[in-house]
Amino acid sequence: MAESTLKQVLKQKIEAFRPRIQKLNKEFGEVVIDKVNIGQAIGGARDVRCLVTDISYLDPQEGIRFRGKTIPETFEALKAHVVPGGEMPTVESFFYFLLTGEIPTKEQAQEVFAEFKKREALPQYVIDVLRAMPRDSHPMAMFSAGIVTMQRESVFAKRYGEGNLKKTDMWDPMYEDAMTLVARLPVLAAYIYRMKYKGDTHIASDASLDLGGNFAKMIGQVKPYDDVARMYFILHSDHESGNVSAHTSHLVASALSDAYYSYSAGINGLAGPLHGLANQEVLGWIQQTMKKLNNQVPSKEQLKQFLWDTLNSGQVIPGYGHAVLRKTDPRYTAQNEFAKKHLPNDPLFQLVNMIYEVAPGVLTEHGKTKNPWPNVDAHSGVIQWYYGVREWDFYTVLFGVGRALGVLANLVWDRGLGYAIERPKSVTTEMLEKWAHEGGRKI
Ligand SMILES: CC(=O)SCCNC(=O)CCNC(=O)[C@H](O)C(C)(C)COP(=O)(O)OP(=O)(O)OC[C@H]1O[C@@H](n2cnc3c(N)ncnc32)[C@H](O)[C@@H]1OP(=O)(O)O
Ligand SMILES: O=C([O-])CC(=O)C(=O)O
Repeated sequence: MAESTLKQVLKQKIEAFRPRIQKLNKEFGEVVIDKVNIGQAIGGARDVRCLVTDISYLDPQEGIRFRGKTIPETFEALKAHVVPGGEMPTVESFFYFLLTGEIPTKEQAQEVFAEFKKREALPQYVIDVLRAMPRDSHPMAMFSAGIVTMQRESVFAKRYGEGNLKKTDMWDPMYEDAMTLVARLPVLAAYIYRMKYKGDTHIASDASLDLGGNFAKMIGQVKPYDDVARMYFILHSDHESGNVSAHTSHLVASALSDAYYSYSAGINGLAGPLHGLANQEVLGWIQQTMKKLNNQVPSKEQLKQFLWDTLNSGQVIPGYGHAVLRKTDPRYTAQNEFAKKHLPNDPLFQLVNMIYEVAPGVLTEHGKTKNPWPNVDAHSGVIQWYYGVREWDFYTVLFGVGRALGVLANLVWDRGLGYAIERPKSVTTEMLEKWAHEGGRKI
């Protein structure tokens, strides 16, 4: 197979970057960059600096930067890749940017488009597996199963099994698997959507459409939903390495499991209500709130009461709080700006804005959460609902199509830079008690 420009660029970049990691590891491996306390060992390793990625970085105040660019800067930099008549750049151009850190030319983005088209067909055996699952299976279970079912096609697993794959060459078959997975995920997601919710009628992939536009068409949507899909996939792509879906995928891949095993595992983590599933939970919570008022938008006072009722029953307010962020998530803001333009009078959108006015105060008064501001999940469902994608248990699958871009770009680089198998050390409670008593572990 002739090598694509993306692959050549990536090869040069990985080879040029590798010595930096080798030097750091060899010459500065003992340099201390963090310390770990008992609270962190018990509390989910919060803030422990022990993962490395150059694809995105999350600042607690500012939010995410992709390859050093904020969300508005990313959209601005990819302006030349906006689809005619739309507002959002193609996912193809963004994926090139995530993988290489460079803004692609029109030709380079076109090449990614062509690569995806070559690889996107969903094998019949995947469809057979999906159809054999109980139809009321959660779409995330179907999505995860669909991904792991394709493992038999892994180029990485095949090349590794041949017994002569050098460590420095491992990124190459990982790249092949990543490209195939990214290309197929929208088709897999659309198949699940139409099978579960649209009477099992399906819409064929359109060879002329980019990934976002094609996904919109395959689920039965029209413009401007194609831009919603592009925006959604780009915004959800990456959130540095420590979040559950990215970290799980990285961890599994660190055992040299291939991209299919690794991303299927990541999807299982994304399906948790404290992570990606929160966007489904937000819509559920909003609908429940409206139902109590015979579908009327609540007043601020009523909303405040509903928020307290939720907290007092021991539940979290979905879409609010974050493990790292300490301000409003810029992914929330980006979606809010889109909604202001396209659905300013939508009652649910107005309710989301009202929650934004009320919830931070309630959460602050409640006094537990370190961050009373909204995250990405507080907004995404409302836009989907407005455009008619109302099956909210599907929303996390959309997240999963987007998250693949960041996770798989990371896995290619993980292999390129030869990151080790991940294996932190555990201790016993008795040890913690001893060290607590002694004022720390003697090192
Ligand atoms: C794409 C994403 O994954 S974004 C996150 C999506 N998840 C949600 O929106 C679910 C709601 N939010 C949460 O549950 C949390 O804020 C998380 C899981 C996102 C982060 O968790 P943490 O880093 O542990 O948050 P934090 O340190 O602020 O938690 C301290 C306390 O505040 C509580 N808290 C945090 N956020 C909320 C919230 N939205 N509603 C109520 N209580 C909250 C925690 O449950 C915890 O309580 P505890 O001491 O009784 O266990
Ligand atoms: O960063 C996190 O922990 C959760 C999150 O917002 C994401 O993964 O997008």
